[in-house]
Amino acid sequence: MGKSIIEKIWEKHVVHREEGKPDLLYIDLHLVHEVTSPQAFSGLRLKNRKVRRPDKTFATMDHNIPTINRKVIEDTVALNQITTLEKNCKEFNVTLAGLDSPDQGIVHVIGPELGLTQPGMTIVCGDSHTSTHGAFGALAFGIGTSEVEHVLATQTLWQSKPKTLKLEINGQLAKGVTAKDVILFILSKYGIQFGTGYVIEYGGEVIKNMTMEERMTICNMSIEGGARAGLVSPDETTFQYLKGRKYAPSQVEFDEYKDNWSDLASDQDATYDHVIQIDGKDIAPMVSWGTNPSMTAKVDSQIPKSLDCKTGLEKDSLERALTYMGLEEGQKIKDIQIQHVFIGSCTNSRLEDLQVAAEMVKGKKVHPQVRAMVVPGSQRVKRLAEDQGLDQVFIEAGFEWRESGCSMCLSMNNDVVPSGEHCASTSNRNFEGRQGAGARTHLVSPAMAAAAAIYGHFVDVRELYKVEV
Ligand SMILES: CC(C)[C@H](C(=O)O)[C@@H](O)C(=O)O
Ligand code: SF4
Repeated sequence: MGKSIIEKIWEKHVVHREEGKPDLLYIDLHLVHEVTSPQAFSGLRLKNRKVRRPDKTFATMDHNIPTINRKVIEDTVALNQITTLEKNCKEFNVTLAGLDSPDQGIVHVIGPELGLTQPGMTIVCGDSHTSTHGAFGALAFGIGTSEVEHVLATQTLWQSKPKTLKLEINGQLAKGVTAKDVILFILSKYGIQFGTGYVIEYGGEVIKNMTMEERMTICNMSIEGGARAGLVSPDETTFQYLKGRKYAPSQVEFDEYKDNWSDLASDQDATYDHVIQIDGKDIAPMVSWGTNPSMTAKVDSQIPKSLDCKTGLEKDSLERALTYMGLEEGQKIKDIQIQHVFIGSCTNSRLEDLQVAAEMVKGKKVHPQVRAMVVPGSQRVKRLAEDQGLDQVFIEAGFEWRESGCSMCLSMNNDVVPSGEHCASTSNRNFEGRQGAGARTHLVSPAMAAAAAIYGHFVDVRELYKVEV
């Protein structure tokens, strides 16, 4: 019987197995950032232990760094976490892409672009959106700080074998419907718990035709569906992306690696614990209107009404979300006014995202009531975008062009949405207070965010593509 990529990677990495206990897995790559690593390093120090494999550990700083002037870090907690990471990396001999490094960026953006992320690997990081790396056919998941310490010390991790879920998206997407809309559509239809206990393998024609950047956007938000991880079997698109990257196998070895990676792809007759099928033509540009990512609707529809709720619980959470968001039931999505636009985060801050957004705003002006910013995912993305003149397109339209980091995705620095104001955001989380106390987040694609910046409210980008762009 055939095997899925999830089972194949798992079996190759088990170093210890005992009946009734989780498996002990070998970890190929451990990514580290400033927020979830300080206690882990302190733990090592206390126990007088070393980092077992510094060569398989890679650190960056992204969560709380400033995006305007990187030399001035006013927040004392942020400054402390940043200097602590620098100190820890030096002491434990871990490579760090720090604030002055051309490789710095959001941890889930730089792993792939540096070629650290490779098919067949087990990848962990003290960060929930580690699932992003699954786009390469890696088993990649977030871990807690005590597990970070365990991996630093042993290069292994205790893990229970997950169930497998195949999520197939067949057919085609309309122009203007993007990877972000696919995952938001899935969350709106199946909720924030459908993936609990599973690793999701995404497949089908739509995924096959996607670029690596688009696949990363989908895998990134597997977590929002409750899944442990999400991945895509590697193919020619994966190999082409990796070729020539800084830490990818050299040209000489590449073909050999490629053969091994190809063998990892799920077998045709692989079986899964659960299968979901979706048709690409059912997906539209999506906008989240509530306080979790499943509270999302098609741009040409309305916010649900309490009358349509199936349970009392559903009705209560609708009412609570609408009170927080300052919206009305039955209100048209296109009538939601916005005051902020954030294009960034590990979901949508890569070069293609910026290209799509720039195409949308070129020659236009940001609406006078809107403050809009673009925060590239990494210094590399920033440089490449600047080489193409995208920074100028954004600046001329009235956007702010920033340094790379997590920024307004979680507002751990000064990039905050004021209370009561609405933000069209390309990030992945919209819970109460995520972008600042009282901030009202709407999760959307880069194209939708860019269009909202111009119009001051949500618009259906499919119509814009037909007539304007
Ligand atoms: C700070 C970190 C622990 C957190 C996470 O794990 O997700 C952050 O990246 C986030 O997106 O909220
Ligand atoms: S960009 Fe946002 S979701 Fe991604 S790692 Fe940073 S804070 Fe977390």
